[in-house]
Amino acid sequence: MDDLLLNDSHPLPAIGFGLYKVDPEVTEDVIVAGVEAGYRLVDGAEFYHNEPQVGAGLRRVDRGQLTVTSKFWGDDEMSRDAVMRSFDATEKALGTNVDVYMIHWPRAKRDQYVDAWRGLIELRDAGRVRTIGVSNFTEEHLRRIIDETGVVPAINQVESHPWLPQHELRAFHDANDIITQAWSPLGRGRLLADPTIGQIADRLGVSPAQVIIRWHLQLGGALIPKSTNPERLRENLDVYGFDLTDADMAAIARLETGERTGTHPDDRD
Ligand SMILES: NC(=O)C1=CN([C@@H]2O[C@H](COP(=O)(O)OP(=O)(O)OC[C@H]3O[C@@H](n4cnc5c(N)ncnc54)[C@H](OP(=O)(O)O)[C@@H]3O)[C@@H](O)[C@H]2O)C=CC1
Ligand SMILES: O=C(O)C(=O)[C@@H](O)[C@H](O)C(=O)CO
Repeated sequence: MDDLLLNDSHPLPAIGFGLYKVDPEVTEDVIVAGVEAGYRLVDGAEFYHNEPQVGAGLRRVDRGQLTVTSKFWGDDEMSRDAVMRSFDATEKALGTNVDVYMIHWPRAKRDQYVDAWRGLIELRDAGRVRTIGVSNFTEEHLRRIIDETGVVPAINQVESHPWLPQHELRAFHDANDIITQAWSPLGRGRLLADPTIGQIADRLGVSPAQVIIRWHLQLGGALIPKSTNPERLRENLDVYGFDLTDADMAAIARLETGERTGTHPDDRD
């Protein structure tokens, strides 16, 4: 699997696996299955309510080769102190360090995300976390944290899939050395039934999920598809033996509708 280079000079595995809605009962085994399949990045969050079980899984694998992500939820408060409290709780729940920490949502109506970002910078400067990023930030939010702190996030994790390719935001990321990491990269599974994707998959002898994952890679971004099924976890990594043609990329580009499968950043406060 390829790595992307972050603006803090650390590598980021292009494909990780997501843990939203992974039942705590199965989380430990999913972590082990994911690592056995070859993943080197685990995308977690305080909000997923499975961090103790993620930690239990991490204790059964070679933790050293993995990038572990978590995210600050901030629904009570988005202050620097709230960041510290959440980070402490996440580290305790995981029983290991966090490699990548992100602000989960800007919650812009509260006008506190710059304070929260200062908290993440403090964690990084204290050596408690290697890489800091954000999630669900628009260009406006990104410009503001960069202007007010001088620190450019290494990653912006945003919803992206063929219905919502996020070309403008990706261009802003590229211009500012920010990695785009796609959440719900398969459109929460809904894009797998799309006929255009199906035709490309049939021609290439791969699965619809593999076509979509390959599309993300050929756009130059990172992604974190979720599966709790060991076979599908393996399938989602087995995407380096074929290429989409320019015509395939153009056909997938025509699927853009702007449809979201999750919340718009402006609608979560
Ligand atoms: N920062 C944020 O605000 C957000 C972050 N995320 C992150 O992104 C991750 C992925 O997003 P998510 O919403 O889970 O959606 P995905 O787009 O990754 O789709 C997941 C769905 O696709 C199915 N699936 C996965 N691989 C295959 C396959 N090869 N063949 C058939 N079906 C497949 C899964 O089922 P099954 O498990 O049965 O295989 C599941 O139903 C989350 O887990 C989370 O880590 C998600 C939302 C918001
Ligand atoms: O999965 C996550 O990381 C979330 O932030 C969820 O809130 C997700 O975005 C969602 O839309 C839940 O309805």
